[in-house]
Parts: sequence; C-alpha cells; structure tokens
Amino acid sequence: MLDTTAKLPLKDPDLLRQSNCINGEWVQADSGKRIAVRNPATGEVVGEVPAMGRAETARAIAAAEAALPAWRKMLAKERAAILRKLHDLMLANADDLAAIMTAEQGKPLAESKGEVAYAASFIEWFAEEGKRVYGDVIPHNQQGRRVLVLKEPIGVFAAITPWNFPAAMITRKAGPGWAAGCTGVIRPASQTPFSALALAVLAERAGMPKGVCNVITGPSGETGAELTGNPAVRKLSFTGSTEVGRILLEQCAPTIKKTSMELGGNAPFLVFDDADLDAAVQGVMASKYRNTGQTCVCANRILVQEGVYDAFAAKLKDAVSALKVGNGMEPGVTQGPLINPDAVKKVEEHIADALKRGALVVAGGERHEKGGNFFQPTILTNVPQDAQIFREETFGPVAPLFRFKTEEEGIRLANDSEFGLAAYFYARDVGRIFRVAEGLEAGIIGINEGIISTEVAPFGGVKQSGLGREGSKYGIDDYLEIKYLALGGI
Ligand SMILES: NC(=O)C1=CN([C@@H]2O[C@H](COP(=O)(O)OP(=O)(O)OC[C@H]3O[C@@H](n4cnc5c(N)ncnc54)[C@H](OP(=O)(O)O)[C@@H]3O)[C@@H](O)[C@H]2O)C=CC1
Ligand SMILES: O=C(O)CCCC(=O)O
Repeated sequence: MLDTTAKLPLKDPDLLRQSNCINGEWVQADSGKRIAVRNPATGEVVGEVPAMGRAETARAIAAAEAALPAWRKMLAKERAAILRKLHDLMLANADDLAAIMTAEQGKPLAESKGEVAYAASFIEWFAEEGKRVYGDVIPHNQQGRRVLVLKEPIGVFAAITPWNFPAAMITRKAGPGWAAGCTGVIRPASQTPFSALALAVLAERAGMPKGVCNVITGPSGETGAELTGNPAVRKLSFTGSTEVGRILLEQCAPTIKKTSMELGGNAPFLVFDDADLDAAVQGVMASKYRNTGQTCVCANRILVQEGVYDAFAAKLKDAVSALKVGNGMEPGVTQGPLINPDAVKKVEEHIADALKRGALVVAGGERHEKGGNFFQPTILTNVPQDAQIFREETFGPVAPLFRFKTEEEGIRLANDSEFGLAAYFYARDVGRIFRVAEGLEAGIIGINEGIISTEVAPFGGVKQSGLGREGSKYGIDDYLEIKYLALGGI
C-alpha cells in the first residue's frame, strides 16, 4: 500500500482508505491486484484501491443480504439517529473529505466543500423522510372487507456512481436506501473511490451495523456483472452515461430489478429578449462552468434570441474572463482540470467541429497553457445547429451560443434532443414563463435560475436521460415495495 500521508496531509489520515469495506471488514482483492488513482491536476498517484472481481462483489452482496433482516426491523427513528450522526460526522470532517475529493476529482476546494455539504444534506433529509413512510387504508367496495397498503424496504440495493460528484451521487442513492431499511453495496467510479471509502469509514463511526454499507472497487465489467446479475440485489441505482445505463438495464432484465437511471443530458439554456441579461449571464456561469462543465445538468446549448444575442455574448465574455484555471487546491481557482485526457480530446473535437461549420471563438478555444488536463474556459458564437455540440453532451468548459428568432423556434430547438434532464430559461413575461416551462421536455426546469440542485427537489430526467427521481419526498419511493393486505370476514 502506498504511503499517502506526505502527498495529502489530512487532519485525520485514517479517512483515506486503500482497502474496501465488506461486512465491516477492511479487505483487499483476492488476487491482490490494485488500481492506481491519479490526481487529474498533477497526474500523481493519490493512492491505490483493490481491484475486486465477481467473487468479492458476491461476498459484499451476501453481507448486505445477511445484514438486511436486523436493519429493516429497526425503528425508522433508530435508523434516523445513525444517519443523523453520519451527517454530523461528514460536516465535522468536511475539510478532509473536501481535500480527498479535490485530490481525486480535481474540482476546486470550495466546490468540494460545497459538495460535501450537499452530500450530507441527502443523509439528513432522508433520515427524516424515513420516519414518514406512510401506508394507506383504502375504503373497500364490499361490506366486511378492508384494504391496507404497507410500504416495505425493497431489499439489497446496488449503487454504481460516477466520478463527477464522488460523494453526493452516493448519498443521494444510499441515503434513501438506508433510511427505508435497505442495505447496500456501493461501487464508486474507478477515478474517485476515496470519497466513497471515507464515507464508509464515517458510516462505521456513526454506528452503522456491519454489512449495511459495503463499498467495493474494481473493474466495472466484473463488479457490474455481479451487481446486476445477482438475484439478491433487488434495486440498482446508476448515475453515468446513457450508453452504460442501457447496458445495465439489459443486464438487470433477467432478474427484473427495479432500476433508477440518472443518465446523460444536453441541457438547453434559453435567453429570451425580455430576460434580465445580467441575471442570465450569472445563471450560465453557475450552470455551465460548475465543476469545469462536468455535470449532467450543465448548460450544453445556449440558445439566445436574436435581439439580445450580441449584448449577451459580450457580457458573458466579461464574466468568463474572471475565471481562474488551476489546481483546485490553490486558493482562488474556479476551474479545475478535466477528469482525464479523453475528456480533453472530446472538448477539442466539439470545438473543432463547430469551427469547421462556421462558429467563432470569442474566449478560450484551446488547451490551457498549464498543460495536462487543463482547458481554457471557452465561448463559441454563431454555432450552427448541425454542429456535433448541439447533439452531444460536451462535459467540458465550452459555452456554445446558438441563435433563435421566435419563442416557438426556441422551444423547438431546445426539445430537439434525445435527452431531457435539465433545461433552463431566462424571461420576464409571465405568460411566456408558463408557455415555455410547459413546452420544454425535461425533468428539471430552471426558470431565471442556474442552479437547480437541492436535496428537497426531485432530480431526474425524461426521454433518454433516465428513469426515476432522486432527492425530495419522491426519492425514497424507489427503495420501497408496496404490499397490500386484503382483509375479509370483518
Ligand atoms: N449523468 C452523469 O452525471 C454523468 C454523465 N457522464 C457522461 O458520460 C461520459 C463518459 O463518462 P464516464 O465516466 O465514462 O461515464 P460512465 O457511464 O462510463 O461511468 C459511470 C460509472 O459507471 C461505471 N461503469 C462503466 N461501464 C460499466 C459497466 N459496463 N458496468 C458497470 N459499471 C460501469 C463506471 O466505472 P469506471 O469508473 O470503472 O469506468 C462509473 O462508475 C461523460 O463524458 C458524460 O458525457 C459521465 C459521468 C456522469
Ligand atoms: O452530474 C451529475 O451526475 C449529477 C448532477 C449533480 C447535481 O447537481 O446534483
């Protein structure tokens, strides 16, 4: 195991674990194989984690299955007390959790701290929601009979999570799962396993019984095949690309698992003639450049009505010039690196394609002089609708500005995508606000608002952006089964 203490000084070095948590034991892969995790800002190895295979994944599932009866039998109030403690521990250790996250993911330290608080908020929220899982009494249509509806934990869940939100995408899944009385196996992205393992350390300290929280790392094919194929897993929750979501859905089909899929987006961001342009610029900055453009709800297509197009582009250019690119550990940095060299190539490809079709570079447009995975915050104008960037999620710091004439055209362009996760628009006319909000095909609509993420709201998409909702009172439903009791002879 690598000595990580010098590279990443933490107040509590025990939070950085290079082993996996199965049934409360901290273990290595049977093969002894390990995966190196690199800091995307420096290329340095942050540490190593076990390369678990199918057998170890099956053991983690068996541990969750064994822990299930006692955990589901506990009072929701008792589970909530443990979850509340976990929430408090996350906040108490926020500096260390943020440092671990920035080291493995690259986002600026302030954003990492924000994510730790966001991640903890799901634990707190669902600790409370778990106490309010009510059933129903349905009035019968015959004398002497009654119908009672119970909601019960679905069983063992699996969570497969991405690298862009190494903590929050876990707690948004495991929080409702644990609160509902389910036990689980968490399989984080290979690029960002340390945040997940640190959460397992804190869950243990919070008093979570052995086997309730298992975290495994390893090749996605093998671990994924077991998590989707094992009949003991009754629920899979995935956040990641639509392409992988499709594969996982297929793999879950033989054992008919309940699935939640939070997949790719291609968010339109409409700026109408009547918008407050300064507010719209702020909204784009918050939505587009958050996490260096690497979120599934980042504005991907900025559609600007022709009357305000030039003024908006000029204001956006000013705002982008204030961004500071660098290692997220450095003070003042607002844009960290992209996750890996492939991500940089994809951004370059989208820009080159747009330029070939007549777009103009207003800001950035190239790799950053710092080299590595750093890229300049970019604005493109006059982007045509046949550009690749119109169809595909860029997942990088590129704001492409498209032009539209009428409200109808704006809505049509916004909906011209197979995806439908988030959509945003800025306008002031109240009639327009309703027409556009109702006309947009997306699960989340930001209206004069660039940040739509909060634990109190249902997060999820329509069309090929996924299935199900996470967060809010609805987020626990996917971890519950409905059972109805038909009572006769009364
Ligand atoms: N909706 C979202 O929030 C996200 C969307 N994306 C989109 O996807 C693109 C590619 O990013 P990428 O990281 O490759 O996303 P992926 O969908 O490939 O990865 C997401 C998670 O799924 C795992 N995974 C990948 N393949 C399998 C498999 N066959 N079985 C089980 N698990 C699997 C990954 O593991 P491992 O890390 O080992 O590969 C990771 O934990 C991005 O550019 C972006 O457009 C990406 C991340 C999040
Ligand atoms: O990009 C994602 O994978 C999820 C978006 C994070 C959020 O805003 O909740």
